[in-house]
Amino acid sequence: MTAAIAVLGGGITGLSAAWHLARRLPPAARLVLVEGSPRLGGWVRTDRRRAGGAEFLAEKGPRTLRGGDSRMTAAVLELVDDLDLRSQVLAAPRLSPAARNRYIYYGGELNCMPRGLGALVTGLPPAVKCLPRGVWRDLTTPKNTPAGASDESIHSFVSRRFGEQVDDNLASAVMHGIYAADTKDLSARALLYPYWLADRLGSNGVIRGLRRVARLSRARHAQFAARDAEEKLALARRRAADPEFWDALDDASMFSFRDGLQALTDALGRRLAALPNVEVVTGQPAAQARTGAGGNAEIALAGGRVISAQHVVNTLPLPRLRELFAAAGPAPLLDETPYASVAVVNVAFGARNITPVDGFGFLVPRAAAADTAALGAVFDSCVLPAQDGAAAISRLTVMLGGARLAELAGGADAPPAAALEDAALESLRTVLGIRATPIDVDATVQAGCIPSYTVGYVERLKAMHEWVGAQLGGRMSVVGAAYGGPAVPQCILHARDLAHYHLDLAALDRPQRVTGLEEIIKALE
Ligand SMILES: C=Cc1c2[nH]c(c1C)Cc1[nH]c(c(CCC(=O)O)c1C)Cc1[nH]c(c(C)c1CCC(=O)O)Cc1[nH]c(c(C)c1C=C)C2
Repeated sequence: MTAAIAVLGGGITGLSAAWHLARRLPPAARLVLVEGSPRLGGWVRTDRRRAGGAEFLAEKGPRTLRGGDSRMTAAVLELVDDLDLRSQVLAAPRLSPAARNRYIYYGGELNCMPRGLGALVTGLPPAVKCLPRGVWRDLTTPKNTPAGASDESIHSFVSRRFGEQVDDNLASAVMHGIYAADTKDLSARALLYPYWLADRLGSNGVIRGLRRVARLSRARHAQFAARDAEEKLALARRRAADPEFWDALDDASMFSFRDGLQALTDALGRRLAALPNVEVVTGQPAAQARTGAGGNAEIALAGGRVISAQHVVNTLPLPRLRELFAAAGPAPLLDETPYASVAVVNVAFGARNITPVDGFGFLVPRAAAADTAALGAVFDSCVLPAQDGAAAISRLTVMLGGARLAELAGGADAPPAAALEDAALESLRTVLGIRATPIDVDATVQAGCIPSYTVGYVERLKAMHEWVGAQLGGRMSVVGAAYGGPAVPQCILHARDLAHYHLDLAALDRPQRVTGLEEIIKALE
């Protein structure tokens, strides 16, 4: 029997797309979700570990979700509410040390990022001293936008307008913490779009140009007024049902769950499997996608089963998507997007407050890359202490990546666990002065976990829109970390938007010709 929708990929994007689609499909319409591995959840993974008489969590991928009043956060909270997970949410309030204190390791010390202009009076830490100079430079340097180039690296953009030190000390650190990649490779147009545009539009630098960008963005946003109003009303209804929860979340800088972020993907998997119109297939990778008899899409699984569907929502990472369409023509985004690998080393100590400072963690900028192997570390116990329950422990996660990961691997596919653990402990010694012996150290290499939005990304995304539109007779959409942002809330929002606004679920008998990339591209043009 032909399914209405086949969702490919059982990570956070596929699960949330399936959830929103299944609940909006006409009653008799079936949805099949296909995950190649035996486990749902993708990069979201929370392990439970025992050591030193304590039991504790070890997050192996993303661990917190951003609070605030954005559409992204609203989409996540809507899901939390749908799944009855409200009572499991743990939040870090805006005034908590984790929300207020973020550090950059520079000049052999931890530099706390300033929280406002007051820092100009109290004194800026060494890493940040370049920032006021950078602002002055932008305000006084005549327009120097490269003629004819439709993109440039973040390193080139930041250095050109604010000075190289701002990139070496600050921008490179922030991008390490999000993309685990070098600003010399990453696209300014894709990742710093308002600033990139301000530089193009303004005649006198980025800062002056930002006012014009804000005006443009307000005008652009006006077209979504009806959608915004509808969403605000829906949120107000949810708030009325449990005001205490929503009020508490208003004050959250970030949040997760008592049992870690995997509580979200576990709940999605459970609830989807219980829906009468949904079939969840695990452990059977999709091997080929083609157009079948009657024009519907066909997905051939590695085990031999063929799934026929009126529409395919493809959430697979780009290299997997290419395997599925091995014979299809070139698509630069598919063929040229590198993926960053991150070694996640979870370390637990048998005492509370092991770090010399309270905060979210530290990031290592390019300027300090020679001093330690890590890209950064998160002070997990400080971010969400309630996740530790009564256990008198400190959990930290050290992240290693980029060239240093390759060096540690010494030519092998991945470095040995012992080398990663040693490098992580070295980093904790060097940066935080922690010499205590941990009760537990556990290293995991997340190979190819974050797509790199490299220079030229937007042009490749546009070409991808054409390519996707040409596959399966217009019966495929794509959504996920490679398009429009890799953050968990971005993936959830884009999956929800596809189900909610872009696909016409009552008319799946005809090709939808919706690639899922339309709104993302418009926002970058
Ligand atoms: C496995 C390591 C990851 C690194 N980056 C990401 C992962 C999964 C993805 C990522 N991290 C952040 C964002 C932005 C989130 C947002 O804006 O909503 C994304 C897409 C920010 C972030 N960075 C770190 C943490 C704990 C967070 C919060 C979100 C999350 O839990 O992932 C720390 C950190 N992440 C990485 C490194 C090297 C690092 C260093 C301390 C790589």
